[in-house]
Amino acid sequence: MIMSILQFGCGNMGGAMLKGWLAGGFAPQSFTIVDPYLETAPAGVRLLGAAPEGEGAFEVVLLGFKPQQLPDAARAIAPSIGPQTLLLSILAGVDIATLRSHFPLARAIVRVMPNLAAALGKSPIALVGDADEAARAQSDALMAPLGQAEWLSDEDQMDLVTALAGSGPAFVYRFIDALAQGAAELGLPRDQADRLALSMVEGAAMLAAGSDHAPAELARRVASPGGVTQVGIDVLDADDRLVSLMTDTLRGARDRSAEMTRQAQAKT
Ligand SMILES: NC(=O)C1=CN([C@@H]2O[C@H](COP(=O)(O)OP(=O)(O)OC[C@H]3O[C@@H](n4cnc5c(N)ncnc54)[C@H](OP(=O)(O)O)[C@@H]3O)[C@@H](O)[C@H]2O)C=CC1
Ligand SMILES: O=C(O)[C@@H]1CCC=N1
Repeated sequence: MIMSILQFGCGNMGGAMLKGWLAGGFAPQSFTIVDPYLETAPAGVRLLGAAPEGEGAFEVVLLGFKPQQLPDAARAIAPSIGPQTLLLSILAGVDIATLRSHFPLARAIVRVMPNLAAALGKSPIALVGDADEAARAQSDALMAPLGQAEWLSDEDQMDLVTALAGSGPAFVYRFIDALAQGAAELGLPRDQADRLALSMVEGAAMLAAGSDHAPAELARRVASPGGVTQVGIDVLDADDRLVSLMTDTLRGARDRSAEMTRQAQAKT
């Protein structure tokens, strides 16, 4: 699949996607990266400090900078977007109507919500778009090397999905850190607690990903009746503590995404 892909912003998330695409066999020559911060790009990838001029529209344009940078960036990006362009946006809290108002010519606009595991081809990827069948198929093909793509039936779900799939790694990292902090509090050397907590989560996630059983059932299988694990699970379950904490965490992040959406709408 040879395409001209123009990517604006190659920081944490854009960089992870580029890594995933190159690892997945996409030709480096397909990519033009625009990023004022980046000093080098992977071999074969064209790197520009500002939007290309006089090159016309690209087949695929990816917006990968911070949502707040859109109003200033839009004018320079617009000439690269034409009636043949599939516009992909990973900007959290910027809806399709807002993107359409900045880029009215785009053939199709698809919001993409990945996470940093795209670099390993292990990201959940939520998609929602103003896109016909062909644009959806093209988006699916582009996402295939990055992880598991799922189309949302309603754009309103994007705020919650951003919290779950996009922000989610941060919550898991905090969980790992909290486990290690707890173990250190109870007497283990901190560096050893860090190593054990991380390798435990890595193995548990791999087992769950390869299992036919749901995570709740897998937890039941670890807990021997009258044994050690059940006492810990009872602490997590008391007053629905863990579920309440996760629900509040997602609610807060979801509501911030919705607030950012309103702020971006106000700046069109
Ligand atoms: N980080 C994550 O895990 C996830 C992030 N996202 C989304 O990804 C986007 C990027 O986030 P993240 O990678 O963390 O941010 P970063 O700040 O790491 O990367 C953004 C990059 O874009 C550059 N940039 C700024 N303005 C422009 C421009 N006009 N044209 C081209 N490049 C530009 C920035 O340069 P400079 O530093 O000079 O401004 C920076 O290098 C956000 O919209 C976020 O909502 C989505 C899912 C997960
Ligand atoms: O924190 C953020 O706004 C972005 C969206 C998901 C992950 N990072």
